[in-house]
Amino acid sequence: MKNKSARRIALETLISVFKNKSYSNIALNHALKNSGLSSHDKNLVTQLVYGTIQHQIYLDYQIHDIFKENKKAPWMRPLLLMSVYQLFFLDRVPNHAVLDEANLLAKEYTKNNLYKVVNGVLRNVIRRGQQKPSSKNPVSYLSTVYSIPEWLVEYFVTHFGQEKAESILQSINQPPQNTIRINQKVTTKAAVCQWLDEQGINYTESEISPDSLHLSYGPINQLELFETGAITIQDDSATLAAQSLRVQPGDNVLDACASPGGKTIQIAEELTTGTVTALDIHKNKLNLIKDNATRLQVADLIETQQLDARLVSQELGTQIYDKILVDAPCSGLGLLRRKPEVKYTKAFSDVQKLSQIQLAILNGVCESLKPNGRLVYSTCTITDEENEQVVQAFLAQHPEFSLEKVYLKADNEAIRSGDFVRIFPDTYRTDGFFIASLVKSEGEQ
Ligand SMILES: C[S@@+](CC[C@H](N)C(=O)[O-])C[C@H]1O[C@@H](n2cnc3c(N)ncnc32)[C@H](O)[C@@H]1O
Repeated sequence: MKNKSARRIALETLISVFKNKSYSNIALNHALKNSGLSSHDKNLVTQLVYGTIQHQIYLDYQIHDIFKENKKAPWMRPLLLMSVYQLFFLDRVPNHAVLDEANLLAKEYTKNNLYKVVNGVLRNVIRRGQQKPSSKNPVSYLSTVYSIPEWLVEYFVTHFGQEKAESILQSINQPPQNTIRINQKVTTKAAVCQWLDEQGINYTESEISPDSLHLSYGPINQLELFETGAITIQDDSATLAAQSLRVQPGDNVLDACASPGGKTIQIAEELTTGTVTALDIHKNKLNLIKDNATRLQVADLIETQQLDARLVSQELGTQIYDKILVDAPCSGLGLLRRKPEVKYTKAFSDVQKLSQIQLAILNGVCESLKPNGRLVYSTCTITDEENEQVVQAFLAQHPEFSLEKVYLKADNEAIRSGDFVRIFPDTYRTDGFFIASLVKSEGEQ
């Protein structure tokens, strides 16, 4: 069978994200896995998929007056948006090539004349050039220019000020970095750097985590080092949560919201005689932890269990863990570069609902921590409601806990906010992230 072209794979992925509400990163991994594409073409697919979703509101604006969506042809809008993305955001693709490719793809999807609609719309877009939205209403202007829903623009401006908000908006439409974390149990940073040099893969050091590197190469999961478990894919901001637990080799650690296991594995890498118990509310997600732990050679240090973390002390008992990590379910607004579709599906009501669940999870696990134990709370979002406010509400209900300054392997004032770590996605082009570190007093129970 003839292999599909890069643009056909990108289009299929976009259709799946738009129509089936699939996560872009999962849909993309799935599409690329057995595609037979070269790494150059895989990079192109990745760029087309992320770029189109990232700029969706802006791209829709470019065709809103000349295209009416056809429910019977759900491939048309994604194809148009992907083509307009190439016209206005990718310098290296000439207009006629975008037009020819779009015609070919349209003919693969339809036997009738619908391809002419695609052709007509794109010719129109090319002829009139980029349409500037009106700046009369600043919120709606920023929303269209940066493809961010209006409520989120308003939230950013209100909470972080105009300048910071614009800097965040600008940065989250950049492609995400290709970041790896080195598995210290299997290899060393020097050995990984030497291997990358031999392969001609460029890399730079992370500014915030000594265990992380940013690679010039996209499909990291195709690298031999990935297959052997020497490296894993993890944003450098996300590595800081497990680092801040300061795990000792014999610790019993609870990872209360663990799947897919990025931080569980990081914790296990620090253990010799201890164990990490990894919970997730969804049973089917436990396999992801097991698969990742096997690849990274730490499966024997991890126990997985399906459990709602709100029921931990009730179900697992009190005072049993030396350290607990609550890497809570959250709105994911720090991950917009990696999961750009999240910005279109979340509303402020989600932020409020999630903050209640987050507090309930902290309440559910806290009795299971030993006196003097450490409880780290983290999220990959940047809303106060899910971060500082959850921690303050928890502390108000639990005088036996106190805040400590988050431990960082490589200290960096730019990501600290008082005792917390609070990383904005524009500071180092990492994911947005939040960490609080809490200690339980000795006198408790
Ligand atoms: C932010 S993700 C965790 C990411 C993970 N710590 C890692 O580093 O790979 C949050 C996880 O919490 C799980 N979850 C949501 N509600 C939960 C609950 N009440 N109890 C336990 N797990 C929950 C979700 O299924 C999801 O896998």
